[in-house]
Amino acid sequence: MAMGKEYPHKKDEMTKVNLHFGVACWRKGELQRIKHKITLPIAKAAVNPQPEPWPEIAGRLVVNKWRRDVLTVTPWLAPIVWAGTFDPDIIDEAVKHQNLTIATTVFAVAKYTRFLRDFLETAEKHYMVGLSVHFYIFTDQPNAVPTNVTMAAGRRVSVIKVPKFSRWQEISMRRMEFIEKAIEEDIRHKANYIFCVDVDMQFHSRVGAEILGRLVAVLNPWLHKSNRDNFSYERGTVSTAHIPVGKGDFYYAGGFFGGAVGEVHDLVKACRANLEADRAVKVEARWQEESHVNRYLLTNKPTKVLSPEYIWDEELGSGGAEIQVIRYATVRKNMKEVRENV
Ligand SMILES: CC(=O)N[C@H]1[C@@H](OP(=O)(O)OP(=O)(O)OC[C@H]2O[C@@H](n3ccc(=O)[nH]c3=O)[C@H](O)[C@@H]2O)O[C@H](CO)[C@H](O)[C@@H]1O
Ligand SMILES: [Mn+2]
Repeated sequence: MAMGKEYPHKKDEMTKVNLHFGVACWRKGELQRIKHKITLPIAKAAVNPQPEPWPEIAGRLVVNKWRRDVLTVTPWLAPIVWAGTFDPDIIDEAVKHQNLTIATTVFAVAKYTRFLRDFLETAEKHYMVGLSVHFYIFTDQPNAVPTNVTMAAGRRVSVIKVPKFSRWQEISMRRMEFIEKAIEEDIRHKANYIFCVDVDMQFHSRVGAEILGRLVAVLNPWLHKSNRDNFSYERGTVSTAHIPVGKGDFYYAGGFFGGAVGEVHDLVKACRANLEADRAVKVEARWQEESHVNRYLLTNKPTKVLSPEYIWDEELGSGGAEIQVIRYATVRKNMKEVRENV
């Protein structure tokens, strides 16, 4: 076949492949294998396929590049949200007319009140901008909640007083029961979605309506590349948070979960009950309520998973090439100084 005329590709789009094969035949009274090599012209695109650009919808590009370097869908077909997998403008346009209210709970107990100002100020810049957000601040010191942070229209803060427990682990775990109660008494009448986040964090970039879903969890930035058997699940069989080796999907962070109010109520209620069951037999799961959240999400699969962009830790530096943007990140803190116990 003459190249060029009959072949549909241009010359610079072509490359060559070598095919090696063996033929068995009788030679000198024994069966021998004769090696053959032939060289064939082939389109470069067939050897090294390039990703197709995303389609244009209504005249605009949906996403300018897609992600082939990371997992973008779970085995149960929930999206995993990374930069480049969504178009913020299309998402904002889609939710604009839905009149949504997003409750957001944050605990600032004992010395953690110091994180509130930066949390709120950066949230005003990057978190659910343009949407109604109702922050619920749970604290033992209502007077320490900054009152002069400028909030955009439709956004507000409520303060709920909670007791101070003596151990940081206890403060962290007990969040489940206070969130459960607040949903039952107030939030379920007022909000469509609820997100429950750590306070020792700052927003650095957009965290918007792309995170909305029925049950949403975030990949823990320390373990998102680990093998499931290295996940720091609770392995002791006495705890109700126990996940055996060989089981588990991802290791989710305790510092950011959420979803539709009813779904999150089910989650915090189940975790609160399991924390109480553990307390009754005097066990505490390895990572407190984070272990229980992971156990719950093994049975109740999240409908949307957020990449570690959404709960980064500055101790990990800027991350690998797959971390293209850091949206919400832990503030470096001196544990000895801020925690009640070490
Ligand atoms: C980013 C992330 O996924 N963090 C999780 C991780 O530890 P962290 O090391 O991030 O825990 P942490 O010290 O931030 O405590 C969790 C949260 O509890 C609150 N707090 C804690 C101590 C205190 O004295 N006052 C106070 O208000 C505060 O809202 C804080 O953000 O594991 C914890 C359980 O072991 C929790 O699941 C955290 O959510
Ligand atoms: Mn934290």
